Amino acid sequence: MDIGADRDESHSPTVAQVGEFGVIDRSTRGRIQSSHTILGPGDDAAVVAAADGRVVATTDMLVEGRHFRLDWSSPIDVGRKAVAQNGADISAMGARCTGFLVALGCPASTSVEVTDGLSEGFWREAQRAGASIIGGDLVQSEELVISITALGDLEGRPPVLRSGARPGDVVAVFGHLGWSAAGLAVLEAGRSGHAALVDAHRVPAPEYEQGVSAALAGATSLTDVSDGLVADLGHIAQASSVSVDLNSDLLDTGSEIVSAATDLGVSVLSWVLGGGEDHAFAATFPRTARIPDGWTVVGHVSGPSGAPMVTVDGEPFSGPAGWSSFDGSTE
Ligand SMILES: Nc1ncnc2c1ncn2[C@@H]1O[C@H](COP(=O)(O)OP(=O)(O)O)[C@@H](O)[C@H]1O
Ligand SMILES: Cc1ncc(C[n+]2csc(CCOP(=O)(O)OP(=O)(O)O)c2C)c(N)n1
Ligand SMILES: [Mg+2]
Ligand SMILES: [Mg+2]
Ligand SMILES: [Mg+2]
Repeated sequence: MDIGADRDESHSPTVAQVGEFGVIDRSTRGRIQSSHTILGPGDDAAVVAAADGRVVATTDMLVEGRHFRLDWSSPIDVGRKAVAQNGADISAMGARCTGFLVALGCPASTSVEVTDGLSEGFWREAQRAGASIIGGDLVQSEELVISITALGDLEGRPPVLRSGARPGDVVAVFGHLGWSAAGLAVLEAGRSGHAALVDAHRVPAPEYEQGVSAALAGATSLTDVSDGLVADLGHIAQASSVSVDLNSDLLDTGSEIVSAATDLGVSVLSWVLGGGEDHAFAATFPRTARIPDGWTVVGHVSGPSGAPMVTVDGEPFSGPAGWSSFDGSTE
């Protein structure tokens, strides 16, 4: 689909002018469904193969101003992020994505350039995850809101839960940590440069395959990092009734994030430990497991001496643990 056709927004029609079915047609015409889809968009519901007999399902939404800004991210970026955030949750169960449903609310005055860009982003990321957009909904609303439902297949494996971590396990992570928070800080400060971090903020790039790799390697618990490493490991600690201790020397910060931290006068560890939206993966593995390639061991699991908690170098983490939806900022 040529989303460049109506590039000049002033010449693009609005969603109201094209109409509900016009917008839906623009987002579905010419798209090729993945092999998981038995029946794609167009009827009252889609039909997806569930070879496993069980379906993994999750949903997450993005709200303009709260989760993204269109002066900071393109519609394609936002579409990709919306799908990535959901696909990462499917991977974090040890499953493979089989389909995505996209529900969109937008003002009548929204340019179809925006809805076309979003659709392109939805599709690009769904294909990266090995699946496609199988259906959705489109309604008028006061602000741009995107709600995505992702489906997945466990391919015969047990789901990898948050509740399976055991004392003696090691904690390992895959993917950049803190990059998205650093990129957001760069945008908020109105700075230029730090392109890799800003890109990571605009479009998280979960390696969907890693959820399956962790499951096959015997991960005892697994999550994606959406709120922040300490916050998300906190969910594992709670669910598993264990404590998790991170070794800050083992957390790979990387030169990009160190230079942004110096530039903005921020502590690198506050981003690495408390930054959300990376959609990296964190897992626990038995000490004897062969940790999959590309994963880094960053800590270990112990029995809780008091309440389950996450510590850093043996101490309770003093910084913000991560994002929380109703306090306006971080936990
Ligand atoms: N409104 C809701 N009704 C039922 N379950 C919900 C609701 N909101 C969140 N949950 C469930 O709470 C759990 C935690 O949600 P969340 O923190 O959003 O997870 P994630 O960070 O993986 O997206 C998930 O299992 C989710 O399905
Ligand atoms: C404009 C803007 N402000 C702030 C943020 C920061 N931010 C928004 S949501 C979020 C964390 C994750 O969001 P949530 O809705 O909790 O997703 P989930 O954990 O359900 O995947 C962060 C760090 C942002 N992405 N964009
Ligand atoms: Mg969620
Ligand atoms: Mg998650
Ligand atoms: Mg959250």
